[in-house]
Amino acid sequence: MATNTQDSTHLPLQETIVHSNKTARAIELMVLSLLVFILVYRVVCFKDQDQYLPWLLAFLCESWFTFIWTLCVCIKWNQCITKTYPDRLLKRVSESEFPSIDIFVTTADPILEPSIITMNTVLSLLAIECPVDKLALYLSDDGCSPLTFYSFVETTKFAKLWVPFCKKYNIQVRAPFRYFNSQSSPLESESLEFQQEWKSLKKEYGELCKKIDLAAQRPFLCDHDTDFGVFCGVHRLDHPSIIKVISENKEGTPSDLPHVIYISREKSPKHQHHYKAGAMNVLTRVSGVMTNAPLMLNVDCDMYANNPQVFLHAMCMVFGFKDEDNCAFFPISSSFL
Ligand SMILES: O=c1ccn([C@@H]2O[C@H](COP(=O)(O)OP(=O)(O)O[C@H]3O[C@H](CO)[C@@H](O)[C@H](O)[C@H]3O)[C@@H](O)[C@H]2O)c(=O)[nH]1
Ligand SMILES: [Mn+2]
Repeated sequence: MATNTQDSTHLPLQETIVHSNKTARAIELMVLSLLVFILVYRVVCFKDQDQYLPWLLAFLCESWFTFIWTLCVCIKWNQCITKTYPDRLLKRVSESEFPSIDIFVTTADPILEPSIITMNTVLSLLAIECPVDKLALYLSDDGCSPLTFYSFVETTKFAKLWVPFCKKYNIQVRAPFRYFNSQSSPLESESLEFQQEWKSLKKEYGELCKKIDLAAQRPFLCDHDTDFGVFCGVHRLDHPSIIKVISENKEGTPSDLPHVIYISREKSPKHQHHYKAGAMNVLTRVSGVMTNAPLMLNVDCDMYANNPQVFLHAMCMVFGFKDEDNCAFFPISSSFL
């Protein structure tokens, strides 16, 4: 990646901060020496016992406990966190030099993995802080479900309102179900314009939820003349591949959405489909032909982004260190609530 300013090149993009835990380590060493002392005592006094069996059992239990306890101490021994600096990254790299990113969201069943959850993941990723012309979002549907396709089309329409709103008011949580849950009404201190847009967006999101709910309750009519024609009579485990471009940003207009693409890979009972790994293989192949971005981000359908700068943070982990060319896979930390 090329650099713009001299000074900023010297500042690291990420820093490992080590926690000093000397007291905790001293206590743990003390406990360990006591445990070892008990084990030595059990061995030395073994011959003096009238009843060998209880002594032997106690020795085995205490040995096992010491082993597990030592493993736990090893895990906690070195404690550190990695701090990332997106602002330094933005100073180093201009928007036009940003690498493009293909985002992969996988879903397998619109009932077990409710569509609205998957759609919130999609919305949070479409609204991410990153040059729009560098992004493409692929949804892999292993359920080959017209409901998922319908929800995705409707969500893309809603995203055309939601994404500009998030960017205009710098909203932090960009998954609407979380955003509207945490705030039941717009803040009174905000401008009138914000309050009006907030209310209208909340109403639109409610409509989207209603449409998806209603669609889930009734069977899809088979109509070959519509976009849903390809789903007529297909079985989720036996069908040809379906690829549909739902929204394309040909001009790379910053106010538009990234490319949005639906994929349901070909399946046949004769071949193993290899679950998520199989879906990822197809996603890399299809995206290789369509957008071929050097960076790929994979999220499960229920992993919405809770920080609009998540890509910038991730890039700080990927770039800016000596060995960057030899690294290919980075797990980004998840929080489970
Ligand atoms: O045939 C399948 C089965 C699953 N999935 C998707 O794979 C993801 C993960 O599947 P899930 O059943 O939710 O697994 P979890 O145990 O919740 O997920 C953890 O474990 C998985 C298997 O190790 C990893 O792939 C995930 O990233 C990790 O979060 C979901 O988005 C699914 O929709 C498919 O695309 N096709
Ligand atoms: Mn899961």
